[in-house]
Amino acid sequence: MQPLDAAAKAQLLTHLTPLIRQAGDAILAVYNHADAPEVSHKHDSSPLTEADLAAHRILVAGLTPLLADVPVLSEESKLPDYEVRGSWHRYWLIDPLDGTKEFVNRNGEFTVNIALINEGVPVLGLVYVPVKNVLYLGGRGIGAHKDAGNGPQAIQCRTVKSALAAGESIALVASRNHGADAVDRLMQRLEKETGKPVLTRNMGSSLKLCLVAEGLADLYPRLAPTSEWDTAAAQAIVEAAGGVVLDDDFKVLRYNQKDDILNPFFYVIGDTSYPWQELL
Ligand SMILES: Nc1ncnc2c1ncn2[C@@H]1O[C@H](COP(=O)(O)O)[C@@H](OP(=O)(O)O)[C@H]1O
Ligand SMILES: [Mg+2]
Repeated sequence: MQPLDAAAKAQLLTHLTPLIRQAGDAILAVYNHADAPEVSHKHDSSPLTEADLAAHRILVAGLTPLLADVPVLSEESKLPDYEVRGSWHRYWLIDPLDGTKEFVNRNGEFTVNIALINEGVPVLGLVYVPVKNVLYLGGRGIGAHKDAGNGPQAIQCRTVKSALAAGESIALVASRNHGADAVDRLMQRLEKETGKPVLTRNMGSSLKLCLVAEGLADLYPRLAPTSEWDTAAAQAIVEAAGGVVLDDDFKVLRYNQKDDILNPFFYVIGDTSYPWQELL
């Protein structure tokens, strides 16, 4: 297999950046069409639109020739049996439209996610927000960056100490759709333990992890189900920005380790020196 050093990742990014924007444009074409898109529902009752499928086709066509013998696993493709994919050392893991509910609700908080997984670890990730033309990217050895239209700027997680010193509250990110009660309870516990107000920010899709990566939030507790394609790209960005994504046993979240595609509940942590584990 080809090495995945910083130079190889930089070379991949020259292809991935235009590709993810192209998928985003295809989504926007549906989003901005005068007629509302037709919404069907998958077996897990999550919504599916023609935008998901258009982005899926563009990404699969663009990624397949990029690295020889590296398969593409998409939310919108048939999930291969674990007997097959369990032997993959390296693969692309994509969510062509993460936050379909946000897309249907027209709040703009949906993303296109591309991750490269190597031996179960997300080593490169891109998260693109089509409505805002914002691209987050990151990976081991290349750092984490946000391009809001003026070129990539380095981003990093903040420390709790620096937030409090700046007079800001600890900020917790919550899904608009899932796990609200558990997050409320955790927030109350944090306020009691720290004696300080805790702020909650709502956000759709993998943008929740990106908020931690860019130092606008400190903790994203995901106490509700997700699939591996929902988190892989943004996890690579969070880790490159100095944070971690831990499962409910406080072990680093890994990919392709078991025959179902669901993640355990997890915590996205920006400041790894803060004693979160005593509070969670
Ligand atoms: N019961 C369930 N099982 C697996 N994943 C679920 C789920 N309920 C929600 N999700 C995932 O959570 C994502 C949305 O999270 P949130 O509501 O926090 O933005 C969805 O992404 P998609 O929109 O890509 O399907 C979906 O994959
Ligand atoms: Mg998703």
